[in-house]
Amino acid sequence: MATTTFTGRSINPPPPGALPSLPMTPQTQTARPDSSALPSRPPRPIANTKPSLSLKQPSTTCVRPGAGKGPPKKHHMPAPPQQSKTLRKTTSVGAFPQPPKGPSRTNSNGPSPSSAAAASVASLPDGLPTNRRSSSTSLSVPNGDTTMRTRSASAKSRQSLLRSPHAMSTPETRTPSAQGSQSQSVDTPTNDGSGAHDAGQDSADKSSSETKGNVVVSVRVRPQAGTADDVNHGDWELDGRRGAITYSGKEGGQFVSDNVFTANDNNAKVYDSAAKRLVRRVMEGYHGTVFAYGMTGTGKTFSMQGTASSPGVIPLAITDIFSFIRETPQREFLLRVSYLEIYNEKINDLLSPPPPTGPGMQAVPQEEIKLREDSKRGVYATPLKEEIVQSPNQLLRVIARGDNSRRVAGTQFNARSSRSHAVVQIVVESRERVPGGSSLQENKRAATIVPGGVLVSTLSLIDLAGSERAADSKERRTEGAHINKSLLTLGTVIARLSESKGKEGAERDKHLPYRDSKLTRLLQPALSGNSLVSILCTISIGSTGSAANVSTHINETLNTLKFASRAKNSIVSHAKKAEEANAGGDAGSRALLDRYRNEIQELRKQLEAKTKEEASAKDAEEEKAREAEEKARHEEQMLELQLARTALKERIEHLNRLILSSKSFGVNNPSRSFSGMGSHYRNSVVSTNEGYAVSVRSSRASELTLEVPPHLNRTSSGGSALSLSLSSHSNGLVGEHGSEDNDSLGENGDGTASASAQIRALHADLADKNRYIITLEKRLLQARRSSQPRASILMANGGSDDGEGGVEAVLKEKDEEIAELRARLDDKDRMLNALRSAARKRDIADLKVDTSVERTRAQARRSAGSTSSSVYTRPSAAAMSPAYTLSPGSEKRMRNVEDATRTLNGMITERVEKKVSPVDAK
Ligand SMILES: Nc1ncnc2c1ncn2[C@@H]1O[C@H](COP(=O)(O)OP(=O)(O)OP(=O)(O)O)[C@@H](O)[C@H]1O
Repeated sequence: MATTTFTGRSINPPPPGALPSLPMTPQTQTARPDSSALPSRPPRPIANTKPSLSLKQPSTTCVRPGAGKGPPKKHHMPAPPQQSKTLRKTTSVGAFPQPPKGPSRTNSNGPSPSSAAAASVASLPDGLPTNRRSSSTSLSVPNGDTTMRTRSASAKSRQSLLRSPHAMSTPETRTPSAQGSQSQSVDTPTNDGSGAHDAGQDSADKSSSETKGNVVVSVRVRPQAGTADDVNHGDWELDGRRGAITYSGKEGGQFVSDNVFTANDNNAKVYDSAAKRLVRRVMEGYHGTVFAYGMTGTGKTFSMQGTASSPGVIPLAITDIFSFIRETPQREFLLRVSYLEIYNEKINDLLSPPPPTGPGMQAVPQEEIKLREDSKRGVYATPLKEEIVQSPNQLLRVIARGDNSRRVAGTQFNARSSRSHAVVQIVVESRERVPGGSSLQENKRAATIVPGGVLVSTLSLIDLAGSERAADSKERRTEGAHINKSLLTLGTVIARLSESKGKEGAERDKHLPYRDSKLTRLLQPALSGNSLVSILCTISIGSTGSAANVSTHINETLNTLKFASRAKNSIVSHAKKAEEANAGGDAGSRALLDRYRNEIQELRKQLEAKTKEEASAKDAEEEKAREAEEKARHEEQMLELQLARTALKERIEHLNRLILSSKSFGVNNPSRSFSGMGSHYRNSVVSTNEGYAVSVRSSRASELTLEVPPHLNRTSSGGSALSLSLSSHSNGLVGEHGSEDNDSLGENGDGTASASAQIRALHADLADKNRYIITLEKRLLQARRSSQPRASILMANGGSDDGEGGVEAVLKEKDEEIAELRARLDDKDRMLNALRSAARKRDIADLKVDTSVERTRAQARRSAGSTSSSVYTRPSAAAMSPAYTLSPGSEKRMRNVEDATRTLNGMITERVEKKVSPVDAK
């Protein structure tokens, strides 16, 4: 059999519509329970309007049901044109669940029987289901006076198929419900094993069931206050089991739909039977639209929103959406929601209402929300706020927020009548976590997700405003006019859909007045076949008041039932999985899932780069810290060196003083030798027993002056004094064979230096030595400084960067420095030797002085009266030798000098080695 497909809008999302607010209890009903989870409406004033109930029908003729009532009468609803043989063959029967027959069906809450299945109850209005006459799937149409409907053999076989136990599943179990029994009738089989199609179903079945179950029409009867028995209300008879409503009054007939919910059926039952399957299909990638249609006060909002104790279609769908996500770990989902209303033919964003204006406050003009259409998105409202939601509660809160902004007002029939059509749109994006991945473990391990393959489907949940004929207030009348106009257009579209069955896509849409109202424009994708559709028609079959009111009420109810029948017979759905065509991972993809994935990857890259930057900054910091530590250590060592240098210097000074004092033979008479010296020198000079004072100048070309002790001068005849001057050479040392009588007469011209000259000489000598020491220390420090950084660099580089050449260069340099330092030490040694030699020479000179004094004394004795005393006794050679001539005291002094020199040498050598050794070690 052929099916009519609509190719023009295959990927379009379903249309938006107007959404519900919580229904208010009518004046005679108990108050609607408030719900924390559900939105609450602000109180509305009850308008003093007179009821006007008739729902204008767009059609002008209809076939009056004739079951048991004789031949159907021609009514004013238009009879759809005769269908071509290929048109809508698969629509009606597939869409209407087949009623199970026989005793096995025990649960009245089970799936509603199909009007097509039950030939005996097929009392459809004339002119509505003409298409059903064709082939096995069509509903039979009342035919003339006697034949109400016909059924082909294939319809019988399908009926028997639908009588399976699966089809009998009850909605109360909240498992596959009445719709679940039709699961195989969804047009497009799923290819991912997500449950759309039973494997093993033969291709013939697939073909015949392509569009079955995509359109479900249900009728819900609102309970009447104070009426216990809702089954029999005067001329009305309800058969929930068969899904039949029979009116036996004027213009009566039997109306059969997929589901009939009586007053005993609660919202859960309604959801299970009318919407649950559709919601699950939306999660699998199909567009879905659920809308409630009916006269004012009949329970549209109650059915869509429900109450806290009896949640309606919207909260139950939300719960199901998240259950599905939980049950589908192999896919990842992203949900976003928008909420709009059409009020007086103007679209308002309920999630972004205009800021309140008050006295003195300037109204902020809001950008007008317009309807646009493109090939990818179909018809959509823009600009419209969309919120991403991650939990059922969050989604409910968002919707409750929108409900608070929705227009409601009191009417005679409903204290909280919805004055606008409200449309909740939940966009579901989903994608396989790991394409081809089979196990959950695998999925968990796989961190990367390839772009693309995103399914983007939309669930539209629409609470239409109720029709009303007249109102007292102008505002209500204006609202009513707009509401009625849009509902009239909807009815017209539904009626004409059947007329354009032979046409497809744009050609068909051309003949349909979708653009006559915003509501039909928004519903266009759903009505034209791109969406699964569930229509819940609400009626109230009890009425009170005047006869006119009762009559109007009945007319409205009949019109609603006719609308249900036409909708069921006219809408053909060829909904396909809506894969985002542009979901190739590019930034322009409409699928947020892709865009977010890209963003996540981009951010991950940035994060990695930042982490690297941080690591290198940390390394640099550590390097700095190491350097600072090194510097601190170096400073510490410098301080140590300084201290050591000071100690060394003091020691050297002390030893210098020691040397000077030990060689001063004339210090026995301190008053003579140091009379002119400062206290420092007086104190520091060590006096020997002999009390000689010696002034030594060891600088270049310095002069070493040995001053004859005063007591010698005193003893010498004629007060003559002996002054011995030793000249040193370029090395500043006193040569062993230096001239003894050169320039040695002294400043006083008597062979003795003046005290100030001695002091100057001492100062100069001391300064020379200090300079030498300082130079020596500087060299040591320089050697250390230059060696440390290089050594540390070598160490930091693990000695590998510069290779052995660098180390060798450093070692060579150090060797040179050591050699230089050793040379200097040798200089020092030589200097000390020279000093020692000078000291020896002084001793010799002292000895000579002693000898001449003796001679002088002997001459004096001879001249004093001895006989021919001209005999000169030459002192023996032994007596002239230094060993001989040095007194024991002199020897001791010499040893002291040598000891001091050794100590000094040892200290210097030790310091030098200490300073050199760390460098060597490095
Ligand atoms: N099946 C039901 N069971 C109990 N109460 C119901 C039922 N249907 C409707 N009601 C009550 O009837 C009143 C009107 O219902 P509701 O507001 O849902 O009507 P409506 O069709 O949305 O009206 P309108 O088109 O004016 O907005 C509410 O107080 C609601 O609680």
